[in-house]
Amino acid sequence: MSEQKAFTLELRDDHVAVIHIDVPGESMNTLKASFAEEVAQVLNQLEQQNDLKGVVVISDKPGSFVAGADISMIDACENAADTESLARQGQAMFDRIEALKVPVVAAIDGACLGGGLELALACHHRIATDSNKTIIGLPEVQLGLLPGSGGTQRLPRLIGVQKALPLILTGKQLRAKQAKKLGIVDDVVPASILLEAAIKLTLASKARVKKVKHSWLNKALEGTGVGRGIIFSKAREQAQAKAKGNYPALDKIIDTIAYGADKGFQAGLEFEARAFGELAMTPESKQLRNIFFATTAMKKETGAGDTKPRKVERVGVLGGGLMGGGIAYVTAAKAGLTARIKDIAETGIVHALKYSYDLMNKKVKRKHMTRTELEATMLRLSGSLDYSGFDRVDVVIEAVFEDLKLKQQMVADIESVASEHTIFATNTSSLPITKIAATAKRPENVIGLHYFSPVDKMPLAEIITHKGTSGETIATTVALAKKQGKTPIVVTDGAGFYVNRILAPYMNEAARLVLAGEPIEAVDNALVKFGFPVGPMKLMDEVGIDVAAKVAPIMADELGDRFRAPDAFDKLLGDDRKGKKNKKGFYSYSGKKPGKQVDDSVYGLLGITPAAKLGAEEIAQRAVLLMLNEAVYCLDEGIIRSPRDGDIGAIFGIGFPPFRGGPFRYMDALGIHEVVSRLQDYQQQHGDRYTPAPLLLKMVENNERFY
Ligand SMILES: C[C@H](O)CC(=O)SCCNC(=O)CCNC(=O)[C@H](O)C(C)(C)COP(=O)(O)OP(=O)(O)OC[C@H]1O[C@@H](n2cnc3c(N)ncnc32)[C@H](O)[C@@H]1OP(=O)(O)O
Repeated sequence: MSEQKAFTLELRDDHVAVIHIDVPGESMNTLKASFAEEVAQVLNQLEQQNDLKGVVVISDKPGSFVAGADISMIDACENAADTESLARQGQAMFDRIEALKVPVVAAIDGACLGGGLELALACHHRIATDSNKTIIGLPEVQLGLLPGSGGTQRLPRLIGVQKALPLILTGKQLRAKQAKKLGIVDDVVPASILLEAAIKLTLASKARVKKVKHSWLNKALEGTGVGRGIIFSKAREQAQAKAKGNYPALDKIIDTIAYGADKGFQAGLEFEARAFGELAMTPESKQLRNIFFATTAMKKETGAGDTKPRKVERVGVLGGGLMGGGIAYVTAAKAGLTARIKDIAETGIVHALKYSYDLMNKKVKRKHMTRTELEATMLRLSGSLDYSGFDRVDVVIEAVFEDLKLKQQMVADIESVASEHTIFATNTSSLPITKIAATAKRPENVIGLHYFSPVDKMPLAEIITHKGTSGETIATTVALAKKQGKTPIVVTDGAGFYVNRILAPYMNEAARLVLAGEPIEAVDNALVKFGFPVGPMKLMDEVGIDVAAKVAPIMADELGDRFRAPDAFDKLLGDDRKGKKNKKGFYSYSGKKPGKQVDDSVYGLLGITPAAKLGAEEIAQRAVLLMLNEAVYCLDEGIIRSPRDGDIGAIFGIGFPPFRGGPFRYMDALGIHEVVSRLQDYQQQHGDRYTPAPLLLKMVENNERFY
């Protein structure tokens, strides 16, 4: 019996050859080095056909063209030479496709990413389906890599350097229509006629690589060394401002495209393969690949072992405020479910409906969504001042004020109007789920579902169980959060749950540094340089100083003195400084650059004269070590289930630098011994809040790691 192949060739009567891609036994097509031989055979056969009129490359897996090179294969390489040779192998294969004497058309339905798009770019033309599953892009940068099989050379030549650079530098994934607008695909068609349309195109076109047609201005820019110099130096500046030198792939991408533009296509490919090999060996890429593996594994988990989730069709949302509006939006737009919003005031319902409408209207304007899709989504949203319709909802998500009595009342109300299976998920960020469930008739249905603001953008959801939450409730809530586009982590009940708990000591320490005289921007810049998206003082303004002031004593009472916040909230709130929401915080929200400049009057208010004494590294370590230590407490106490969940929670919930892999991967990289030694050092200098978590000491004794 012959072994099933990933690449097979069909020679049709109309003299068009179709290369079918179908990697056996896998849900997605990816490119592996082991396919080289069979691709070579297919190409040999094609090169020998005399009467060939055209070639179509298509996937036999609906909804998956090619999702790139196999990331596990890249991960398994032990040195730069091995990864470089993988890139070269891909380049050689694609060069042969491009060199075919007849027109070659890539027929794209589903993910066409990384090596998949590089394959399609080597074809003479591309045609894509209008399916939602069709996504087109070069996401290698998100793995700390660059496109290694011709992407850095072919995309700029097809659409121009200025359009290609941002796509490769961000890894942005495009819908078919956007790809057409940029000139990456020739046409967009329904999936049902994809093959037919591709055959038509191959018969009607030429075997010639398309090149970008420049306006005279772009010709002056991209067509001359001086012009390109301007483009690349601006790109370098922007990359440095954004990445603070933490992502080596960015500079390499710019260097590679620049080199190819100056020295020609072949030289560019050489440079690209070498850069790919080097980048694959960087610790940054290794950590980013770990995140890919972690999130892919998490997509399959139910959160409750073998327990199956119940089917969810209708969701009720209590409260139409900022969070409720966002939750209703992700339910209707992302999950495709109906969401019924209940509020005590009509204005609440109107706010929630308008919230969704405004978000989608922006998408329609940017052509990311059609008006019909907007209207269909709006039809899934409804509102009410009473519980009408709630007898049919499968899950209720509560987003009302942080008031225990009110939330317990909501549980009682839902238990009386909804079915015995209806899940009550509370979006509390500070109240214990155990207390909310304490008065419930069916506590097994009560669970926490903590979203982060803004709900439509933040990727994490914390799912909080109390002792009595049933497996079915957990599995159903996890499945719902995933449908809403979230990456959920299941945590157990406790003050701050996981994310806010590790955030609190970090924020407190930043405030302490400021109170000791470090300038606010020095503290924020140090942590941005470390890799966080915003600094802690800026974050405090975003979250609300009043909110932080309310939560801080609760955390300290529940978790002990290491959570005690420095004494400054009274002065700040006495001056009505709540942060961005009332345009009065650590930063100034008036003037030309609102939110960008520190409001110096805050120093006088706090009675300090700022004077920088510490270096950026010292500042970052002071705050970050407390976050790391707290993450270890959370693991030891069973708040999180694994270091992996702790890493993903911190990266997706707080923006812990992805290239460091998350708190646990970072500690492994530093060495547990080193983490303990730094903590003990600070413990002596700054006090007991730095006492290493007992688990860390045990790990040092046993010479253990988290992974
Ligand atoms: C030389 C080149 O330039 C280098 C490269 O091409 S590097 C690779 C670039 N490509 C990427 O980064 C894309 C990575 N993949 C994805 O983003 C997402 O998987 C996707 C958007 C394609 C699909 O997402 P989704 O529908 O949620 O499916 P998801 O569960 O993630 O993936 C389905 C399966 O495909 C696998 N898969 C997808 N892309 C993969 C890849 N590039 N390598 C290895 N496995 C991959 C997943 O591991 C998973 O396998 P499993 O079912 O055995 O666990």
